[in-house]
Amino acid sequence: MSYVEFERVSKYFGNAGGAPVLDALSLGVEKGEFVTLLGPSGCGKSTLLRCVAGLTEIDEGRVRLDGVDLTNMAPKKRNVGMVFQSYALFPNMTVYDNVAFGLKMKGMARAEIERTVKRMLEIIDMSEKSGQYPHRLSGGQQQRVALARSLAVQPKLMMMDEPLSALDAKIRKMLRVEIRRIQQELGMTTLFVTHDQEEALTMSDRICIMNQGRIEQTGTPEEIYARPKTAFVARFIGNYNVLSAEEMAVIGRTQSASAAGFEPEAYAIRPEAVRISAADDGSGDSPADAYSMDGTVSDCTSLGALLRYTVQVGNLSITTDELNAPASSRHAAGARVRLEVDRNACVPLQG
Ligand SMILES: Nc1ncnc2c1ncn2[C@@H]1O[C@H](COP(=O)(O)OP(=O)(O)OP(=O)(O)O)[C@@H](O)[C@H]1O
Repeated sequence: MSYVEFERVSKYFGNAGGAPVLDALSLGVEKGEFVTLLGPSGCGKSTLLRCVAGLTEIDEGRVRLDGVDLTNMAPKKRNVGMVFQSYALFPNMTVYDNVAFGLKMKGMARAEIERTVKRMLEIIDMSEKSGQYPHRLSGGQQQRVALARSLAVQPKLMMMDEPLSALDAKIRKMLRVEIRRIQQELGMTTLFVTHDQEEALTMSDRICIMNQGRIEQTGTPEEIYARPKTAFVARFIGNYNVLSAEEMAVIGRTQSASAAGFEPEAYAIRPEAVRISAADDGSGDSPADAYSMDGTVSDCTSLGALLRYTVQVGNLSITTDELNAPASSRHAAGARVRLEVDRNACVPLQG
């Protein structure tokens, strides 16, 4: 049994017979693991965390933590910590008192509180701000204090609901690294919610892609990124081109050649796996292990380090990325181009 165990958890809000917000969701999280729930707005990520914390009751199924059934336990007794998007610090308390708050509530001896708070402030690198009030701190600093306050009581499970969303991009990236460092240093089992794929890919041991109250795929960041199983995951996790089996026929793939062990409903092709060249550059035939197709550039956008082309191939619209190049060597809108993609770069999808 896993350290955290979701067993067919369902939640229905409001109208009976309506679609469940959590739909018989099962998931195991191991001790010390950093697991991210990633999915579009409204797919049930926050609801799942709230069910663990006891802020929302579940309708069916069970949640266990370290072998203990939390399902009907009072929220206070669950021994879980939670950090939200809004920092929710006590405005009339100093940083020190904010972090000490939960320890005082637990009745911890004063000397031990001091020791613990000091250590927490060191961990979040805020020792010198101990006497400050929250309004004197930046958003990133406030969020670090919120994290320290939750960690201080040593919860068995740490849950974070979009903790970085309210911060600007630079601070967000710094805090990603910091949260991951602290989590690893303390071996803290963590459930993290985000709808930002980059955040999920850079921070997690494992990512669960959620869709309409279910988990569509779980895997390491590498697995999710390189081997999406469904069209939903392929579209959500990157800018994959998703081509149906019929569309693959247009670019030359025959139906019989499936090596996936199942007959794929569609294929995912990463934009950087598609090579683009001028249609008439005379470079000859494509290699046998690649598909090739001719098309017309409909758009070329600079993404900084990358150029993103949209190319029309018949009715298909294919996206390709290549390293940015001087304007003179770009393929302009309207240009005829040849696209090439290696066969093994076409990831078969189950649905
Ligand atoms: N208390 C509630 N009463 C009724 N419906 C609710 C309640 N809480 C959440 N919902 C609905 O449940 C669905 C899932 O909400 P939830 O907040 O879990 O999604 P989310 O994946 O965290 O989305 P976001 O990324 O936007 O926060 C939404 O359709 C939401 O409107």
